[in-house]
Amino acid sequence: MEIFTISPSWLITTPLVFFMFYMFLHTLKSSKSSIKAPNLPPSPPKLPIIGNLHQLFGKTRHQALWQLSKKYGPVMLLHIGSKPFLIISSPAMAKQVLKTQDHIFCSRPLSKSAKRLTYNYLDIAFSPQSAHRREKRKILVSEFLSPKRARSFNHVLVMEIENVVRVLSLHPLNTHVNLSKMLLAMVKEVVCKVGFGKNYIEEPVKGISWEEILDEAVVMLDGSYSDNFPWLGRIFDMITGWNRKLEKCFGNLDAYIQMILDDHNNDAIADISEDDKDFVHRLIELSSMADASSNELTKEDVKALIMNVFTGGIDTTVASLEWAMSEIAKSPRVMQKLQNEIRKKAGRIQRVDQLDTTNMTYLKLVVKEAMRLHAPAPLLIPHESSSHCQIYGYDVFPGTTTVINAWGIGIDPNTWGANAAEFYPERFENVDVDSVGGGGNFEMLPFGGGRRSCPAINTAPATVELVIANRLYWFDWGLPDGLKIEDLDMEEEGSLIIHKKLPLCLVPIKHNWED
Ligand code: HEM
Repeated sequence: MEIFTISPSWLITTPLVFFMFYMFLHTLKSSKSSIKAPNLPPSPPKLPIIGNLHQLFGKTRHQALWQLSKKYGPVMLLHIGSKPFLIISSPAMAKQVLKTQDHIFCSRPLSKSAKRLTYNYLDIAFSPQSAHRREKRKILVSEFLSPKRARSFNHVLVMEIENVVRVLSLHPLNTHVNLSKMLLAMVKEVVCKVGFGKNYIEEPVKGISWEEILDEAVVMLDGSYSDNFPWLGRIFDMITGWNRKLEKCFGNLDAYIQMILDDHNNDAIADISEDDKDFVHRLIELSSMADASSNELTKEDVKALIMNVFTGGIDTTVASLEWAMSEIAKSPRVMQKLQNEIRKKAGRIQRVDQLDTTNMTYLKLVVKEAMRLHAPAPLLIPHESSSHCQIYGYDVFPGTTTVINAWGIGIDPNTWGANAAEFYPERFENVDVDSVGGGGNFEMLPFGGGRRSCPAINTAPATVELVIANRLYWFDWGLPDGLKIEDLDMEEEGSLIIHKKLPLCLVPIKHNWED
């Protein structure tokens, strides 16, 4: 048998097979090139396993991200472990995320701590977007941030300011006070009294103070290793005791909130007049209105809403006040001009409740300017994309954690000019200040923007203004002995909310009207 003879049929079929194989490869290649590779945003080089994590060490996160954005642009893609993070660092790009495509970016990323501390995503701030969440946001606005509640808020605030003015008036001459501590105590007192009827701060639960519980909860809400590193992170969380810490933190927070609820459940709510009902009374009332609809408020919903008032309302307001007073103390020119306005417009008054800040325009500029330079939540609360979209021509895929660098946007010389880093309230002089940073404007975003913007956006600035006006009406403020203005420390500390690292200590000098 002639094995190696070539038959005529082979002569025909072999080139045919080669031709078909060539055509197959060609089709494969051209169909591959027709599936366009995604156009991803620029990314700094990353390391195996940790991704870009190492580039965030050393500075606060908002500062590190701002530095990176100078090199990689206003839309940047980072990876922390396996998780993609879209970093937004310009007003135009923030507008894309918070307005133009807000419907895509209005969710929040899931995290182990948010799940636990919000009673399985039942709160407003840290839970993904849902119809039920939106209903609860409406309840917070109508029951805690309404004009009616604002009046009672104002009433309690004025009483607390009066207390502080009395304490400061008796303060030994030429000695400083820890203003940061005083502001924190005052804001807590007011929020507790308005929200929960009395100050629960002094009542430790399981031997732990409310302050410790809250501080721990805010740190925990920042996330855990396993949020970004599914396998290694889980082991790390176990070894470092993070899981146990979270359970303990939740147990303490829940016990605290339960104590508030128990107190209120003992009240005969039906017998309390509408004006005397606090926020928790109203939540209990709403939850008892048995409703077959899905918008029914469960006991867990009520607890999660109380948790939001604690975590959302106190630290942010204190940080705003602390930074504003620090900037004023650092600028004698601004302090003098502001005091002139407040004292001239208020005239001689005897009581704190007589101080009306409505027409104090420079005061508004000062508060705005302080919030521009010191957005209390410098990276807002992370958003998350729910579907594929494009930002600035770059592809963004669903499930991308989206971080808006509100701090960087607020200090950017491209927007604010060469003196962007300077505390200069006059920059807002010919601007409609109410619209700046008001959610529709993206050049400063202390309250975020879009559907997930802060619901206290219209009420919180008035609180800050009233407290500052009173501090400056009744007192002149000096620096502690030996401290020069340039030595006043402005270092930042914190995670979600940024405070002054060192407390603000100033010397109160009661204003003498006879001068
Ligand atoms: C000066 C004071 C305040 C500042 C600077 C501030 C700032 C912010 C910021 C930056 C956000 C995130 C926005 C975003 O992710 O786009 C936020 C959300 C929120 N804030 Fe405030 N806040 C303040 C006061 C308050 C107060 C008094 C409350 C009342 C309880 C409050 C409740 C909330 C809630 C519930 C959210 C979540 C909104 C949502 O996800 O739909 N905040 N706030």
